[in-house]
Amino acid sequence: MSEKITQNNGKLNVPNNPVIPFIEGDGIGPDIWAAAKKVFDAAVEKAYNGERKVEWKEIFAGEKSYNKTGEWLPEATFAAIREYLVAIKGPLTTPVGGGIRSLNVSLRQELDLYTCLRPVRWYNGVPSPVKAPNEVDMVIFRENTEDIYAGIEFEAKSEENKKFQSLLKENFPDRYEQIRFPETSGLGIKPVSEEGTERLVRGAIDYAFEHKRESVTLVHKGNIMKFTEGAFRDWGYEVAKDQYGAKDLDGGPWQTIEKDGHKIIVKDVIADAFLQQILLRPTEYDVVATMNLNGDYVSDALAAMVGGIGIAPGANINYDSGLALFEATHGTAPKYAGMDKVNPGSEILSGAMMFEHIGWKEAADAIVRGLEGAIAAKTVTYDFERQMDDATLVKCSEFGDHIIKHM
Ligand SMILES: NC(=O)C1=CN([C@@H]2O[C@H](COP(=O)(O)OP(=O)(O)OC[C@H]3O[C@@H](n4cnc5c(N)ncnc54)[C@H](OP(=O)(O)O)[C@@H]3O)[C@@H](O)[C@H]2O)C=CC1
Ligand SMILES: O=C(O)CCC(=O)C(=O)O
Ligand SMILES: [Mg+2]
Repeated sequence: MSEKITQNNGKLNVPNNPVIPFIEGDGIGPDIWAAAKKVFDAAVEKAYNGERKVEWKEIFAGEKSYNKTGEWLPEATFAAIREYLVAIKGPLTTPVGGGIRSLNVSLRQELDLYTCLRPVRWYNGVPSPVKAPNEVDMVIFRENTEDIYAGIEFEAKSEENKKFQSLLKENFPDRYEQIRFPETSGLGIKPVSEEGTERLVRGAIDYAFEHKRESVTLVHKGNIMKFTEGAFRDWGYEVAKDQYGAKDLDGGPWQTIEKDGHKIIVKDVIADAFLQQILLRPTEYDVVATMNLNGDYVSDALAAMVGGIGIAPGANINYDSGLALFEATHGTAPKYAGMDKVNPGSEILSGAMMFEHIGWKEAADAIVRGLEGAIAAKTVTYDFERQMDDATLVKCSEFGDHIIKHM
């Protein structure tokens, strides 16, 4: 009999037949979801011989939802994720410029999934543009609810923009003077809070201790945006000091924290320097905590170093409520929609993260083993095949089948 996953005192209770809601997604979503679901079921069967089984429950968002219900993101979808606690999704389309706001961002904000967790590591044999992709092993904690993603924007020349500018002019004339072309400027607001920073950085430090990682790096552009990105850095260090008893390292600002014999360094770096250092000296970075927009850029850049966004997994998590929504890092790649072509690896590894999250480690291991086997056999999708010698090009669905074969 299928049951719900629940949480008591911060601990997940996972039945043997949990109901897990899924959103298929737009564009390449149906292709990668079909391949991924088959892999997930095979991994669970392989790991537990029929003792455990997921009951997948489809919930709707994006184009499929709109065509069915006239709504892009129905309330029932939020309600199901709240009810079942753990869910997984494919990518959803967001048009550039006017039109609907990002459904992905709405899900994260509405459910307060404040951490976007994106681990980045290299799998043996995956083609990479860098010399030593094996040196890349980072875990990104991207703040997921604040920053310019709050969506507080004023379109250039609109009545709202004029009203907002007159408020500025009246109350903050010096700031207003800094707008070079006020008549034609669009404006945006970037909220970054102490609470938002604190809960994200706490998650990153806890993760670093739990997984015996060496450092947590706060990535920011605080030299320019002093009261948002700079404050993120300062609040981050404060969390380490006030809540974990961090001590200054060589007079600060870097710090060390020791717990149960394990030591981590808490440090910071300015975002542009970080982006060049990950190419030159990736071993200097381990767990990374950063704001929403930086995290978006950083996660695609790091993914490229280890084989591309075709195998970059992720999760949106609220560590307090226990809500977790797993999803690939990439988008809907519309030009490949319905072609059974793209790499389902990101969605599949997001599923492995999900199994790990619910304590089904054997199923997660089976997925990773299968993926490594398929790559070692060089039976890969177009994104890898075009960069590998003597590889066999396979379709999205076939890659899933090869993963199952190698479990
Ligand atoms: N979380 C989400 O749901 C996200 C949604 N989006 C949305 O997706 C839409 C498209 O965005 P876009 O900027 O084109 O970014 P995409 O990530 O969808 O695609 C960009 C490129 O990345 C490569 N790529 C993406 N997915 C895969 C895959 N599974 N396997 C192999 N290669 C892949 C392809 O490269 P190549 O051309 O070299 O083959 C593709 O052209 C937008 O509406 C955007 O808002 C974007 C990001 C996240
Ligand atoms: O919601 C979107 O359209 C983009 C989201 C995105 O780029 C991401 O989550 O990395
Ligand atoms: Mg992105």
